Amino acid sequence: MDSPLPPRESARFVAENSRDVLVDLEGVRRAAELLLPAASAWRVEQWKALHELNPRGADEAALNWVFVVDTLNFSFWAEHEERKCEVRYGGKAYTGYWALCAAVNRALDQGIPVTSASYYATVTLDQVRNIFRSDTAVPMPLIEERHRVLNETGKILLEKFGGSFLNCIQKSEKSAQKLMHLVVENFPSYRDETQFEGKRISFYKRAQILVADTWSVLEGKGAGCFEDISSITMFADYRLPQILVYLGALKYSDQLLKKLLQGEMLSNGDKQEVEIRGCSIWCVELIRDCLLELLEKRGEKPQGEINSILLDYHLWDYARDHREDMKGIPFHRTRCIYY
Ligand SMILES: Nc1nc2c(c(CN[C@H]3C=C[C@H](O)[C@@H]3O)cn2[C@@H]2O[C@H](COP(=O)(O)O)[C@@H](O)[C@H]2O)c(=O)[nH]1
Repeated sequence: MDSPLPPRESARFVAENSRDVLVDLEGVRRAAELLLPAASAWRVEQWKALHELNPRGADEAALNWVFVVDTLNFSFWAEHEERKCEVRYGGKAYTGYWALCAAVNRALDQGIPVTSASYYATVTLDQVRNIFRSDTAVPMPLIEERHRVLNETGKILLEKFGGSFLNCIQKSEKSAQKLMHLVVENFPSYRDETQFEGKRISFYKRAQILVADTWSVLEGKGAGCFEDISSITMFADYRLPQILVYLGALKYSDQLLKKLLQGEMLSNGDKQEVEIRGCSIWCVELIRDCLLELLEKRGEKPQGEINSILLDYHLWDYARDHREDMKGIPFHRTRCIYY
């Protein structure tokens, strides 16, 4: 089968042919202006300090942590907002993506080598249920799929990369694109691809965030000094579209908005789901371009890279911190292993 359009080109194609989702250029400019004051200070070195659950090191253990977390980095949204999976760790209760990280750290503290491929290649479903157990009555979604993906991914990492994600990184020869393709070609659960208007397209959300988190944990140094890191796009999850609509940079048709407000689910690959994801990626690309333009106009030189990764991370954190303000804006409900 011919290879799909890469994520950035896929996003442009979807945005140009989208019917229920629109990138609003006025909203794009407003979002860029909102982010501008913080943007010039963005630096990849900040990533670890951003969150207490992120690995502190930049060694093989930290890379294996990132690999297993991003292998499971999908579908945390709860059927009912008030009844969520929660993991208590270090005296705090975590939900969503952070519940996953807290569960991994809790297991490691209990001596369970959950980040070692030799362990998760043959981990049982019962063990996975225990590792990712919730401290509420609501379990983490898709626990059976998480078990299947762990076994599949662990076996491949052992067979093809000696059980260490660092070997996979070294094979990429400091190219972000090469690492993304190595991951997608070797690990089936990362193949986030679909069909749109007769074209095969890709978003590769988990493969791209894996490259981004690798770059971040290595602070852009050594094996993580990817010369093409700025070619990685934003990660098409279910939170970023929500914040982009909240900021007015993305607009939904009345019909789609009504559907989402009613909590209707969209299947992975549905036309409207693809339009939401593709337009979100394209929207962030335009916000990034606008940010660079505004900085240029002000004659300001940013301290670090202004790329879609750091823009995504900050928008994602902004969404987490403004959960209450965004209550009226629905996120799209798709249950799948890709995001
Ligand atoms: N676009 C984008 N999507 C991201 C992330 C992250 C966490 N990563 C960074 C965060 C801190 C560290 O700096 C990590 O690097 C998780 N997700 C996605 O969100 C969803 C979970 O949402 P909630 O249910 O609210 O926890 C789910 O699809 C998950 O896959 C990101 O950064 N960008």
